[in-house]
Amino acid sequence: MTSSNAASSPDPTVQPVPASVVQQVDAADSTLQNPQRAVISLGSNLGNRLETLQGAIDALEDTPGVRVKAVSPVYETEPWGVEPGTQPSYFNAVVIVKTTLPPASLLERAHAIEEAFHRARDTRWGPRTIDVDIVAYQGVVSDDPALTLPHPRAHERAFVLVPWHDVDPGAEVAGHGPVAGLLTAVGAQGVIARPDLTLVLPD
Ligand SMILES: Nc1ncnc2c1ncn2[C@@H]1O[C@H](COP(=O)(O)OP(=O)(O)OP(=O)(O)O)[C@@H](O)[C@H]1O
Ligand SMILES: Nc1nc2c(c(=O)[nH]1)N=C(CO)CN2
Repeated sequence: MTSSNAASSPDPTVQPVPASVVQQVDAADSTLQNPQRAVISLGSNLGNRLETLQGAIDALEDTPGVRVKAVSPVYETEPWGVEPGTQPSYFNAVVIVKTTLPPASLLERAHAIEEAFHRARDTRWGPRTIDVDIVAYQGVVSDDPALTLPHPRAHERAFVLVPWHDVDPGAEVAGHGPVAGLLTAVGAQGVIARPDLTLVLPD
């Protein structure tokens, strides 16, 4: 797209397109042609945790403009950020997607999936049927509170780093360094592999 100038146009109904709009449209066009790689963390500690994680993966795959490329093993994890013994354990996993959706639309879809699984939002870090967090979106760095990228606490959460490292051992958290090194620093206590349980990459 190029900006047009009403003064030089023979048609007086043609309005000039502001440069900022041209930039946004160009950025959207380029994303449409180049799917971006995003890392999504899934967690569940209420209800049928495995079924819900698989349901969220299937819902991501059913999203126009999203393709699930990799699904990590399942881990049973101690609830992070709350008093020990106050919540059921979580099942956690990480998926890699390729997407033509911009970050804000991917977050909207994440929230829609949480709603579809009746996730309650009453308490910070409260128990939930499903949590869908955007851990990283390509190399985007943003401090927008509505969508902070990379996720502001991913680098200190073993329940994110362990499955992320499984699906992408060379991954880096922008501003924090390689996932492998972060994992060494944080440790994997409270993150137990569940090889008896598997999540399926949709066809
Ligand atoms: N990278 C991100 N992924 C998901 N939500 C984000 C992100 N950055 C900011 N948010 C915002 O955080 C808000 C709260 O998200 P949510 O309820 O999932 O938090 P939480 O899972 O309880 O805690 P945490 O953010 O520590 O994982 C969301 O409404 C969303 O706008
Ligand atoms: N083990 C574990 N703990 C958590 C999790 C989670 O997914 N797994 N999610 C939280 C809020 O996002 C808070 N604490």
